[in-house]
Amino acid sequence: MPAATLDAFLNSYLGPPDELRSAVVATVRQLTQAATKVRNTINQGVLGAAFAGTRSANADGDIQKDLDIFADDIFLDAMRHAPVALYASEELEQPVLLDSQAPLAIAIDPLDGSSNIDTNVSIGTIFSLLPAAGLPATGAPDKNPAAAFLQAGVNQLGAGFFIYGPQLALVLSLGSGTHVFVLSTRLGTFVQAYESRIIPQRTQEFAINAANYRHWDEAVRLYIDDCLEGTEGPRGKDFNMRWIASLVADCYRILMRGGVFLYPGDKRKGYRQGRLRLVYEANPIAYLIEQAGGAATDTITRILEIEPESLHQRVPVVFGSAREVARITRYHIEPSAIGERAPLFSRRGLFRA
Ligand SMILES: O=P(O)(O)OC[C@H]1O[C@](O)(COP(=O)(O)O)[C@@H](O)[C@@H]1O
Ligand SMILES: [Mg+2]
Ligand SMILES: [Mg+2]
Repeated sequence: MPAATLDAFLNSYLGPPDELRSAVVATVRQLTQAATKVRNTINQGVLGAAFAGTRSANADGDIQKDLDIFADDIFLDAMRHAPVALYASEELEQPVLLDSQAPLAIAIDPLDGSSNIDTNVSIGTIFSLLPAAGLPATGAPDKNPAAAFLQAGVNQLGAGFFIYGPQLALVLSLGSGTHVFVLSTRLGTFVQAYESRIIPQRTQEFAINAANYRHWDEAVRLYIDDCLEGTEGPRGKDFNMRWIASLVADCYRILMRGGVFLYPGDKRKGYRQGRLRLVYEANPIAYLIEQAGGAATDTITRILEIEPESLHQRVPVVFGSAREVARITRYHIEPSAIGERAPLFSRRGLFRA
C-alpha cells in the first residue's frame, strides 16, 4: 500500500512550472484545511456550534441546515486565500466573485447528505475545479458570474470530495486516476490510503431510493425488477442493495468495491430531472468515477458531455461499474434487446401486484 502524503502527491503532480497546475494545488491545499475545520465541528455533534438546526430554503428549494451554512462559510473563506476567481455553491443563488484575475472557478456542494446530519451517518463536501480563463465571466464577472460554470464537465481540471465518516478521507482526481487520502491524526496530514482506484466492470450491487418505485419511468422499474428477480430472473444472479442517501458515501463504496448508483428523474413534482445537481454534484462525481474506470450517464448521455444551462440545474444520474451503466442505458434506448422477455412492457414487476 502506498504511504505517500497528499503533499508528496501534489508536488509530483506539479511538474514543470504551470500557472493552472500550481493554482489547482494551492486550492486543494486550502480545501483540505477547510475540510478539517468542518470535520472538527461535525465531530462535536450536537455539542458543537453548528449542527442540524434548520434555516430557510436554498437556491434550489432545499431546506438549509445550520451545518450547510457553516460549511459554506468555511469553504468560501478558504477560497478567499486560494487562486480562485469565482466560488459557486449549492447554498448561494449566485457565484461570489473573489478575484477576477485568478485562474480557477470552483463549484461546491459544501455539505452533501444533509438529511443524514443528525443520524450520525457519513456526509461530505463535493468540489469541481474549472478553468476561469477565456470565459465570458472573466471579462465582466459581475454581469453574469454563473456563466463561468456553464461548461461541460470534461473541462474540469480536477474534482473530489471529502467524506466525514469513520475516517476523514479525500477522494481526488487531477486527471490521472482517482486517489484516496485519509487524514492521519498521528501525522497531522492526509496520507494516500490506496493505489489509484479501479472500479470492477461488472457488479451485483445497486443503490437507489426504492421508495420512489411507483414514480419511476418504466425502463428504471424494469431494470430494478430484473435485479430483484436474482438467479430466477433474466440476470441469472442475485443482487444486493445499498442506499445511504449521502452521495459521497454511496460513491465511496462504489470506488471501493464496485456497484451502480441511480438517481433517475421521476414523476414527482420537481423531480423530472432527478434530484442531484449537474455542476457541483454530478460532474465532479462523474469525473472521479471515469478516472477510476467506471462510467456516468444521465441514463443515456455521458454526464461529462452535458452543457449546463444553469448553475443549479438538476440531472438524472447513473454511475458506477461500466458494464452495468451501459446496460441501464440499453433499458432506456433499446429495451427489446434486454433479456428474453416479450412484449417487454407488459411484464409485471415484483413490486407490482
Ligand atoms: O433523500 P433522497 O431523495 O433519497 O436523496 C438522497 C440524495 O440527496 C442528497 O442528499 C442531495 O445532496 P444534498 O444533501 O447536498 O442536498 C445526496 O447526497 C443523496 O444521494
Ligand atoms: Mg449534495
Ligand atoms: Mg448540500
